[in-house]
Amino acid sequence: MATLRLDACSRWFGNVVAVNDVTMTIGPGITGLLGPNGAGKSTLIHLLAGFLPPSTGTVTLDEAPIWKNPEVYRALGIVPEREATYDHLTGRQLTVASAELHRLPDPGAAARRALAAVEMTDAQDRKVGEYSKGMKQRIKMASALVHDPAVLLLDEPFNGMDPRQRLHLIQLLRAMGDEGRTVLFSSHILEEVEQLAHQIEVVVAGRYAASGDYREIRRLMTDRPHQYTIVSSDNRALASALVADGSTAGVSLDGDVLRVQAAEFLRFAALLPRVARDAGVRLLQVTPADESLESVFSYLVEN
Ligand SMILES: Nc1ncnc2c1ncn2[C@@H]1O[C@H](COP(=O)(O)OP(=O)(O)OP(=O)(O)O)[C@@H](O)[C@H]1O
Repeated sequence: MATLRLDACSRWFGNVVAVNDVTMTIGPGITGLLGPNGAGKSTLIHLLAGFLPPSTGTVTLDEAPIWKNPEVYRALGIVPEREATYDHLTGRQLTVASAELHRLPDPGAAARRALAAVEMTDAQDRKVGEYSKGMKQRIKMASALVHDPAVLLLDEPFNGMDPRQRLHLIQLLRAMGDEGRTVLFSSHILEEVEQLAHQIEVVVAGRYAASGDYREIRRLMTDRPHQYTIVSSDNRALASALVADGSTAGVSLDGDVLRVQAAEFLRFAALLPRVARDAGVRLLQVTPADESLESVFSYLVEN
């Protein structure tokens, strides 16, 4: 089992503190590293990849320090954020070169396996410079997977991808997670993390902010009113009934929808159908407006 761990880890560049006293554990399966731009995600990935030493604290894989530890590097596959630069090589040449760097006994066979895993066999003889963004991402992944690492680290892998490419990458990463690899990917796009990762680690301004299942994190925030968007047969009547009932912290009409702030999540869920029935209003749609990472995120950033 491959478990990554940062322990009281900080990293600064001059007087910029990119990572500030972060402790986190990342085990097998898919984990999303979420944070706004400049939060320190790339620096965290570089620390875990062994590209950088921590200024203080420790970074380990299964308790072995990662920095300057070639034994550990063998277990790591890294998909960096920047685009592949060896545009004049073919996808296969690039993947074979990666296998050779790892001193694998049969670089050709290892490259074939990795190219098949990312479904790039058909395009392997084209030049990397001619690939689409999605293909470049996959060829970087083939290079990262060539030595069959237990850990895969990906820095903003979905950047610049169209929805089809994104879906393909999601499927690939799911397969990697199902195989029992420890997959960590960074993103500032909430949907991606929400779709792919059961486990999230949130960083804000270099600091650890939260971790866990995003819905659990949302539930922990019971002190914050939950918002709903409601469509009903008569929004105006429903708004008056809700205000009269006193079960909400705020009600507003917004075009065709009614926005409601419920003071208490469970109580409101139980009360709404009754209030609507008593007012003779039919509920057509009730959507929690903020049961998403977006709200977790803005909550964490605002506080
Ligand atoms: N090599 C470096 N030298 C100086 N400052 C750096 C260096 N690398 C990162 N930083 C700074 O550290 C902070 C965190 O940067 P980092 O790239 O880790 O964040 P990020 O969350 O990956 O952001 P983004 O999503 O924009 O890439 C930023 O203020 C950045 O300017």
